[in-house]
Amino acid sequence: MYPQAAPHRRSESAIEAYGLGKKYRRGWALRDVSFRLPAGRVCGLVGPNGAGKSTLMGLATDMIRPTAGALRIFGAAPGSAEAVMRTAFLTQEKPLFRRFTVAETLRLGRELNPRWDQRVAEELVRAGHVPLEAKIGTLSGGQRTRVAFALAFGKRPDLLILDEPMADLDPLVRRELMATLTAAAAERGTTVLISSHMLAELEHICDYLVVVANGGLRLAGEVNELRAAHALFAVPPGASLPVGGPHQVIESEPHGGAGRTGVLVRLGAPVPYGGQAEPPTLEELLLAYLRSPDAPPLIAPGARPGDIHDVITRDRQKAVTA
Ligand SMILES: Nc1ncnc2c1ncn2[C@@H]1O[C@H](COP(=O)(O)OP(=O)(O)OP(=O)(O)O)[C@@H](O)[C@H]1O
Repeated sequence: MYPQAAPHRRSESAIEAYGLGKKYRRGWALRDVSFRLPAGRVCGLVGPNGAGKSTLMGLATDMIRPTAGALRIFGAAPGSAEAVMRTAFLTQEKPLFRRFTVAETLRLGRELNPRWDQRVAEELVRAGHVPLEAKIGTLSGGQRTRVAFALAFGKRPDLLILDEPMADLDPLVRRELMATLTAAAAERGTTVLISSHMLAELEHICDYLVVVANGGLRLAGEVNELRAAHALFAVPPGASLPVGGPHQVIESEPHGGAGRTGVLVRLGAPVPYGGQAEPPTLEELLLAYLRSPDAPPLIAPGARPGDIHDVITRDRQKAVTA
C-alpha cells in the first residue's frame, strides 16, 4: 500500500537516473539504479560501506563514466557546461591548494564561477574565525572543511552534492553548517544530495531519501511518504505478530526493553496507528533497511524517473539544433 499524494504538477528534476550502472573489474559497484530527485529537496543518500554512494555521486559529477544507463542533472548530461555550472561537489578529500591563502582560494572561486557570491563565501569563513590571510596548509582539518564549504556555497549552486563532508567537524560546527545548508535550500531552492552515516543528523535536515545497498536501490522518495508506507509494531513476549496478509515484514528486532520485539512492516493495507503500531522514525526505517539489505526495493511514485527514450530523443533534438 502506498499513501496517495494529492495530484500535483510534476516538479523539475535535479537528478534523474535511468538504469544506471557502473562495473569495475571486481564487479558491479552500482546496478540498474533508476530514480529522480525533485529540485529543491534535501536528500539523504544512505547505505552501508561499499554500497555505491560515492560511485553514484561520482557519476552525477562526471568523475566516473557509467557502464550502463544514463543520468541527467537538470536535464543536462553530467559534465556539460550547464550541469557543471549548476553543481557544486564536496568530498571528504577537499582538494585545496595548500600554498594559497584563504583569500586567494576564494579569489580563485570568484574567477572560476560566473555566479560567484563573495559575501556568502566570506561570511562562512569569518563565522569560523578563519583568518583570510592564513595559508590553507596551516589550517586545521575542520578549518579546511569550512573553506571548502565556503567555495561550494560561494558558487551558488542549484545542486550541492556532499559526500560525507563533515566527518572532521566538531558537533557545533556540524550543526552550524547543517543549518546553513537547510537555509540555502529553503531560501534559494538549492537541491542537496548528502551522503552520511549519521542517521540521527539526517533526520533533522532531509525531506527526501535514497537508500542503496549491495549496489542496488532500496528506497527512494519523500521521507514522510516512505515513513507512512511502513509501521513499527512493538510485540509483547509470547504475542503473535498482529499483521499478515498484505503486509511485508522488513525486519524484527528487540525493541524498547521488556522482551518486546519491534517488527517493521511495509504496509499492504491501512493500519490504525495507536496501541502497538506507530510510524517509524527516519532512523528506525533506515536501520531496518540497512540491516535487511535484501528487502525488496520501494521506489515512491514521485521518485520514479521518466522514460529513458524521452531523454535520448531530447538529446538528439538538442544535437540537431546545436
Ligand atoms: N576505482 C575503483 N576500482 C574498483 N572498485 C571500486 C572503485 N571504486 C569503488 N569500487 C568498489 O565499488 C563499490 C562501491 O564503492 P563506493 O565507494 O561507491 O561505496 P560507498 O557506499 O561510497 O562506501 P563508503 O560508505 O564506505 O564510503 C565497493 O565495493 C568498492 O570497493
